[in-house]
Amino acid sequence: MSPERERRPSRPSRGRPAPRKQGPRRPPPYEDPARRVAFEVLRAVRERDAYANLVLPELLRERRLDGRDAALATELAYGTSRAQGLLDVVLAANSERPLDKVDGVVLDCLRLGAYQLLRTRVPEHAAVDSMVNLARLEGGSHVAGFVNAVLRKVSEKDEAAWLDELAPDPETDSIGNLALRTAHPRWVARAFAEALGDKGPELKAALEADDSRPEVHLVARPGEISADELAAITGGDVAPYSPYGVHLPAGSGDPGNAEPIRERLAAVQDEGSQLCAIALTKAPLDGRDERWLDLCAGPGGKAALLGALAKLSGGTVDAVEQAPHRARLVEQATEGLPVTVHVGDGREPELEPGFDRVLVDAPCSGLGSLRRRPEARWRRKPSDVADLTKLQGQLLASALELVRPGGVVAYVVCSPHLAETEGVVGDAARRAKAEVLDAREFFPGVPQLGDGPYVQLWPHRHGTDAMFCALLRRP
Ligand SMILES: C[S@@+](CC[C@H](N)C(=O)[O-])C[C@H]1O[C@@H](n2cnc3c(N)ncnc32)[C@H](O)[C@@H]1O
Repeated sequence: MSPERERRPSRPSRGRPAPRKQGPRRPPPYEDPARRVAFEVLRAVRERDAYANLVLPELLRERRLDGRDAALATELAYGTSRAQGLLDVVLAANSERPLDKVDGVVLDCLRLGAYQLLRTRVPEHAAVDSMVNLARLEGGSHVAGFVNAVLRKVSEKDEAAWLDELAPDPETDSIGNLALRTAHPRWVARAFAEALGDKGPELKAALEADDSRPEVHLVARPGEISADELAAITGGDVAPYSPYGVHLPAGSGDPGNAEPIRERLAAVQDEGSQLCAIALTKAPLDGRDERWLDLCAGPGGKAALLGALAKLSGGTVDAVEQAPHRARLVEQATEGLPVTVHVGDGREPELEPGFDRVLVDAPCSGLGSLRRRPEARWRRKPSDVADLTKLQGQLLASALELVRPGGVVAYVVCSPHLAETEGVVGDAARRAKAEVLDAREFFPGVPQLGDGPYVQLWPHRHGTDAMFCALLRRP
């Protein structure tokens, strides 16, 4: 169990106000760099829609935090972002002011404090006092009193007791109950339930796995370094399914510092992503097999894996990416490989058709990688899915025109949402009269793949992101 998910034993209910110190007192200067960094991450996410996993490493570098301070800042920033909806329910039950009337900076302090109280072993006085001090510095003494009062009330019970009191009745609303207990929006929990066909134990397992800190996965670039060598150098374990994968334990620090990554012999890539790219290369083809296309390539993880495999077999990869800055990332990721990067729209990429294999790793809701993007679950909206499915369908239709007759298209999304997965593929396959292959055959050794023909990976079953992969052959 990661420290972040360790629960403290129940506190006895005290129901008394915070003890007041005697005499005049001046706020001490705020000398808590880890909490300061966590607070700034939350503020950047809230105020400018920043990504926690991009802001945090920058701040850690800038403030020169490492070791225990960096670990605490990471746990508080990511854990609080991930649990935001759950924390807000508990805070709302203990605040006389509705949360939407609370100033954003004060709300960040409340959330950080509630996270420490409910989901870490940070002692109560440290959790409350640190946030009261921070609130005083950021908002003045009147808000410090408010933060103190709310957090003292929150501290009267532990997470389990608050959930028993506040979560919907599991008998009448099992999805709502599980959603709150695992800090997921209800619509995301419902999407998982629909994809799993289960509202009970398996949904619970899926949501719990999605509410924990994931292991970092690395990919060993084929032809440059083996997974065994990479595991030995990084201290990780060879992955169970991908022949190129290595797993690092959760909290192993910044993998970017590992030498094989600095030397571009390896990269960070979820094992599920590796398996989907590999599956595209394994589906059998009659005739030529040397021109591959990645239609949505940025930032280049799968393009680099496909490029390394193409180099070994004497093929080439064209990689299309609409966003110029992401196309530059693809160029960097594929340097030295037989990959040509094009900035363009995958729906009309102006490339000579007739590719042997095409990957459509379509832009998606990302509901399958919520573990790795702490704030994403609270930012995404159900309406995003409708906009995305239209684009996904158009990109898949384009791929089916760009591939040669007999060639194979892999449609991949990092989401289990049925509209983005089976819905998009069913429609596109029907329109193009494409043959749907049984993708399970090309995920050898991977258990629990259901009835096919599609593959849906899951964190609780496979330890990967919830990647979806369909393989289609053009007639
Ligand atoms: C899921 S990501 C691809 C991840 C990538 N395959 C990897 O493994 O690193 C989807 C990408 O598609 C790009 N994109 C969005 N709309 C596009 C379009 N119409 N044509 C091409 N690329 C597009 C996005 O900018 C984003 O970089």
